[in-house]
Amino acid sequence: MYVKPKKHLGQHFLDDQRIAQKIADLLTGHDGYRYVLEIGPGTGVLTQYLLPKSEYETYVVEIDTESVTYLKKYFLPLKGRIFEGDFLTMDPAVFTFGQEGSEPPFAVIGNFPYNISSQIFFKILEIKDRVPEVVCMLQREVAQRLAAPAGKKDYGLLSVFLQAWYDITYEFTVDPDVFIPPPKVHSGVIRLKRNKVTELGCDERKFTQVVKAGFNQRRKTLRNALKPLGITEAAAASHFMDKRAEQLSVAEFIELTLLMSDKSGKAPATE
Ligand SMILES: C[S@@+](CC[C@H](N)C(=O)[O-])C[C@H]1O[C@@H](n2cnc3c(N)ncnc32)[C@H](O)[C@@H]1O
Repeated sequence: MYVKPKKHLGQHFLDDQRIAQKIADLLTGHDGYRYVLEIGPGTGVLTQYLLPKSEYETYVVEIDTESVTYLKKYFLPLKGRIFEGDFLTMDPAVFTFGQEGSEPPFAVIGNFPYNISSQIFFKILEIKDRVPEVVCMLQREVAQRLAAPAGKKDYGLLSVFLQAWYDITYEFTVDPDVFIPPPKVHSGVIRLKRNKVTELGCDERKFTQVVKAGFNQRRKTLRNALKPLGITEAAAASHFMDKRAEQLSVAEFIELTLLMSDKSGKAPATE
């Protein structure tokens, strides 16, 4: 049986066993989880290295019916462990892993469909307290962006949102010619480990607004980019106003959010 790669599902099948094993081995497997969810297993090149691990039980979520048929035929240990459908629209409450009535933590792994990798991360952020670790391959530029520190030109909106909750490391680059069919771009593998932060220390909705507005007009100073939100006097008097969003670390965005939430309208005392 052969699964025909479908472009609209971002199907580029990895055809290098050594790289597949290297990606699978990046999961530490001992970080407070017993379950691993692979997003987009396709024909199971990563799955084959996950299933034998004793540290965790592997489940998969796959949208492509043809791949699901293939997995059911050739990966018998996956019986009862395949979520068929679109990860993006699935209610995370279905990920009970046989523990009905509970929502256990789980790690995420996958060679993500590149066209929806950002959406996958926004979805993971919704359940970040259940996901202590993520290992994934995605377009190299996106992988680099997510791991980029403040001040780098590829540091962006999703870098801030993810780095608020995860420590991110760029692991290695993968050439296009190890895929069938080869994608037009290089790929990058990253690992995310949940940090110890349980609360940002500022209003999270406001934080989201401030970061979004800042990066919406990333070439402008924050004084201009944040105008649509209404800049408080406290924020206006701060040193952040002459900076651009890409220059602010997560901690500085939190500080700025607190200033932008200041209802007193007074500028902070200066020395
Ligand atoms: C880049 S391929 C990787 C396949 C395989 N893991 C490999 O490395 O060869 C992406 C996989 O994600 C699946 N996929 C695409 N969109 C999806 C979605 N919304 N939910 C779940 N799986 C999806 C595709 O069908 C495909 O199998």
